[in-house]
Amino acid sequence: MTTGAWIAVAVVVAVLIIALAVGLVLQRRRRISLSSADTTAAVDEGKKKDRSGGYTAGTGFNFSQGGSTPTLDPPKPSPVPVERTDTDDQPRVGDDAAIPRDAPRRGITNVGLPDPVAEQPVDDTPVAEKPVVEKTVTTPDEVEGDDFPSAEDPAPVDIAPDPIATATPVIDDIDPTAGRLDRLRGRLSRSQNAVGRSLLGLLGGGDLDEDSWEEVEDTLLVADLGSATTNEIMTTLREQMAVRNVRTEAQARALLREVLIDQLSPNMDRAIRALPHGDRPSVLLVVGVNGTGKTTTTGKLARVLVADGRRVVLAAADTFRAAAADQLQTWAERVGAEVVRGKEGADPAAVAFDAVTKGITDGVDVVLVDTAGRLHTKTGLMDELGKVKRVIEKKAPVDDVLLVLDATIGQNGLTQARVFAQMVDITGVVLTKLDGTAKGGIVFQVQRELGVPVKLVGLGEGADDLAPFEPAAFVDALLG
Ligand SMILES: Nc1nc2c(ncn2[C@@H]2O[C@H](COP(=O)(O)OP(=O)(O)OP(=O)(O)O)[C@@H](O)[C@H]2O)c(=O)[nH]1
Repeated sequence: MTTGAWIAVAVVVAVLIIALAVGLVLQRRRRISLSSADTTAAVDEGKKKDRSGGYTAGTGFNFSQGGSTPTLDPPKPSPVPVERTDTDDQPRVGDDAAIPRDAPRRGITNVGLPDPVAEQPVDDTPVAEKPVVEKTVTTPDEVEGDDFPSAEDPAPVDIAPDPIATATPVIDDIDPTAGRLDRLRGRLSRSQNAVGRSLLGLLGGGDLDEDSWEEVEDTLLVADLGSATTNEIMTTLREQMAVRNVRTEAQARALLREVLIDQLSPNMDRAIRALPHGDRPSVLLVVGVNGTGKTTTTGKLARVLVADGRRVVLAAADTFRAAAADQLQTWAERVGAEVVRGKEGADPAAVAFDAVTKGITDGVDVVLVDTAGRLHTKTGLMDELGKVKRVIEKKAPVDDVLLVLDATIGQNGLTQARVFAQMVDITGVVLTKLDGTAKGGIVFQVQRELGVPVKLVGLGEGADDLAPFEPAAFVDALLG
């Protein structure tokens, strides 16, 4: 070889070495290495604070008076359309839920009753046959159009004697809300913790390369956070890890916690607008597809309110199934609330109207209206709900419209939420069955899409398995 050829070879080799070195430097820069430098500190912190991963809301239920302007964070824009991943074989609004509602149901048999007092005769009368709470409600014809009684008209309801005053009720002991929240510890963690642990494992597991970031993204998507929320979380995490020079597992954990809490808009007003007004009760409408847990949530909420010293009337405006009204009546009897119900197939708007009328006449604090999730005609449901709300408002404004969503159906809950939000102004969301799914990420999507806060979460079938939603506590439970 000539000298020139040797020089050419030397130059090529030199260039290759330089390129390799630059490549290595760039790769190292993109990779974030985490150390366990402050593990001891994290452990010390863990000793001070319970890290069992349980959902422990720091406060009890927060009630407010309706009518005030809620201080909501502005809904976050949704730059990327929310992706539907389960469009097949899922129930839609008006359809049956996953478990057909007419299938034999367990109801609320898990709610223990106190032993009957020996000297009192046990009342074996089936709930539906008890005369004391059966109401004669306004006929459906009266509700239609302008014939519906206005606020000035005499109340159309045949007010039965107050069952609480005339009968010896068998009322469950209602535990204080603080104790209840303690008992819910760990419920959420059983289903959700895997997601949080997996995220922390990825973020705190040493070198964070592109593959790790992809896994973080996949984990968020699988947990049903949706593509828009996931994208934002990913961008913020990557940026902030670099900006804050995150180098330890504890720092990564703290950043992840902060980003997740921020995505849950912690400043939204989550108070249940159940405080009475001077001359009338507060009115809450509970809506949602059948099987999501509306009746159960109404009963659980009634328990909390009664425990808070409130007088409560429940309106069984789910007249599609007689069993639904029976279920609500059972709840009412156990918690010490009153119930207004109509005959099967009665006009739900009439039942709701009569309940609010009774609530005003009797001077109660709260009227909770449980609505149907299904009607005889599928297309009629939304119209019917709108009508229920309009008719109630001939007597009193509706303070809170709580949309009950079943967390286990994931993305489809979002579709339901959109449809309901178009028909009635949803002011809060109750996410039920969070004890049975790892897909709690739907919390993020619902708030983002509707701009409406998740106010309550259902964490079991028991009477006390309802908790106020608190972003920080939720994220702590998620991260374990
Ligand atoms: N695991 C669990 N089950 C729940 C929760 N909330 C409700 N359920 C159960 O879900 C089922 C349906 O609840 P319901 O309250 O009857 O639902 P609904 O929306 O009123 O149904 P319809 O009356 O048909 O419209 C019942 O078996 C409840 O016990 C929850 O938070 N966790």
